[in-house]
Amino acid sequence: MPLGPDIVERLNRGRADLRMGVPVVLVAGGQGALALAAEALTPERFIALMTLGETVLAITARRAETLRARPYDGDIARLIVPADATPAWIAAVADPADDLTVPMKGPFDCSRGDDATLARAGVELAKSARLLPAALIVPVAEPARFAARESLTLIDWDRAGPIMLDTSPLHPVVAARLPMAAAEAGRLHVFRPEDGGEEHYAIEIGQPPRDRPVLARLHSACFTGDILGSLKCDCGPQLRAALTLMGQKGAGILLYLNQEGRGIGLANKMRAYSLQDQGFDTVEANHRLGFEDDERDFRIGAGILKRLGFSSVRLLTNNPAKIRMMEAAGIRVSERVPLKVGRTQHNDAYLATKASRSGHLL
Ligand SMILES: Nc1nc2c(ncn2[C@@H]2O[C@H](COP(=O)(O)OP(=O)(O)OP(=O)(O)O)[C@@H](O)[C@H]2O)c(=O)[nH]1
Ligand SMILES: [Zn+2]
Repeated sequence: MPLGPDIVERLNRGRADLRMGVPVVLVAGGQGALALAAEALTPERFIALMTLGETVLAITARRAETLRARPYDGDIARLIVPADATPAWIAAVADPADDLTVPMKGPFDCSRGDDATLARAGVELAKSARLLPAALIVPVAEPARFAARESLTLIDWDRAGPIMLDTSPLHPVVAARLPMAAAEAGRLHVFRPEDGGEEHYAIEIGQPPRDRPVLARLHSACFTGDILGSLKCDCGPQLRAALTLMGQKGAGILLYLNQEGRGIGLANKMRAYSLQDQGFDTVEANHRLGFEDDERDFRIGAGILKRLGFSSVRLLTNNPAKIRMMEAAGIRVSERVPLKVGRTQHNDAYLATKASRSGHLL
């Protein structure tokens, strides 16, 4: 059995490299390119990259919309990096933090024609590493030799691309008794994905029968709300109310999914909060950063429920999209149980936005 990394392991190594500011070499359709996350760029690497050839900064169409750049490639745009560009230029394009103080960025010269697969791959990989969705891309000849010479991770995107579309299989690691204030008969299960990504947790309360719909909550991690008691959202009160209800009923299952910030990670969520302080709502802030409204993958939740033996749920939620996604992933939602707690003067507008723009039921 070979000891070296397989394609899934290479992908995850690539994510770690991007987070450290190390480039990766991507190959697809016989072409090769170096990809570097814009957010983690150092001045030294920038100089080294620019000497290799024509560099583009690949961003999402969402970010391009704010910058008034042309997304010729549909979901992404490839901005040609001018010869006199600096790392500060890259940062200003990738990060919307100073959009309002420096409103006229550009005009941008965008690449069109030829294949955008590797640029798209760079953006996808940066995003999945919970970085800003922006990557510097420069073509390299003989990519395998280049990667070996520079000790860089080489990723065959023809094989990795389809893997990125799937959720990584999750495996149970351990489960143990966990008495909680809300429910003494608690049990915490830890699930670990094969791709080295975030672990997710299931908190089982009582011994819910597997052949009947279980009272369930799919909770997305919210460090600010769950732990710090932030008044900007309703997550903390929802978490506690769900556990309390399950404790009172004597049975239930709460999935704690590590998809902070609707899947964009805490750093990006805080960037979104900063934009919200500049007057943008929660959806606009995500778009200006280059993300979609909601980047979560609810197939993970459905997968854990199935692993635990459940096939139908009474789902505690106000979000109709969660119900649709559960059903699409093969979990029957026999009933929606509303979960309306934690409204404050600070999150009133946030909850109203979720209702008007994301279809949440108030
Ligand atoms: N990107 C972003 N994420 C946010 C913001 N406010 C809260 N979140 C995240 O949103 C998620 C909240 O998820 P849930 O509690 O499942 O809420 P929901 O999808 O509205 O659905 P229900 O609560 O089930 O009705 C958490 O991951 C929070 O970290 C924000 O302004 N921007
Ligand atoms: Zn929250």
